[in-house]
Amino acid sequence: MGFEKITLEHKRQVLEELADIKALFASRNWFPGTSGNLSMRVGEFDPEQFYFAVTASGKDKSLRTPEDFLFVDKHGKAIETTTLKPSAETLIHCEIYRLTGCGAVFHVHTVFNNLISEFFGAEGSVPIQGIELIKAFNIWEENAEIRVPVLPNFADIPSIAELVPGVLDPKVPGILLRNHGIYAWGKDAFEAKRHLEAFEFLFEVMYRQLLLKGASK
Ligand SMILES: CSCCC(=O)C(=O)COP(=O)(O)O
Ligand SMILES: [Zn+2]
Repeated sequence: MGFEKITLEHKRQVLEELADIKALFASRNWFPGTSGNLSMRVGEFDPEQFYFAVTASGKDKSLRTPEDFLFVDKHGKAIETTTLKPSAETLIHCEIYRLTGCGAVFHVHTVFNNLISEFFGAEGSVPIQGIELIKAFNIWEENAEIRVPVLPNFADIPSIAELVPGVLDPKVPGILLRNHGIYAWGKDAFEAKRHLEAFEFLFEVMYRQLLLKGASK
């Protein structure tokens, strides 16, 4: 479906939902120093042609303004005339939509995702096992283990984006960038938020477990 066929009402709903999520995450200090970016697909997913709303680059994400988002195509190019620049990391969003057909992608920088990504960075993934909140990823088996991929934090975003297909695990809706932050996604904004919250909880548990294990009894 072409972008012009998508109803204005649907586009407005998407922008409103994104703005609400942005405000909520900002209240949790998940966008320090203008970091982070959010996106949500508009219209149906078609690998040949899809569109999404994405945060404009470099904005203070704790503010709500008429210039917070723009619509882009599957290449991350603005689909309407605008002075706004899409997030510098839009290509990573494009790649996640292309590979998963998901409905929303959220990227945040937090202390816990930075610490854990560095601690396990050389291994290339973060092993997480036996913690109840793994069920937030719809993984219900007992003592389940997941591995959250960690990619190098190249300054060149296309070089990061081209590594995404090689590490994306369909069971694990997230990828860490080392010493940078996490991308989490879901079939819609509700699911992407649940996944992101679960990742952040799991990283905090892991961080505290590592400290406890290092402590003497
Ligand atoms: C000051 S944060 C550095 C860039 C970054 O990692 C980020 O998430 C924000 O970039 P954007 O272009 O989306 O504002
Ligand atoms: Zn970032």
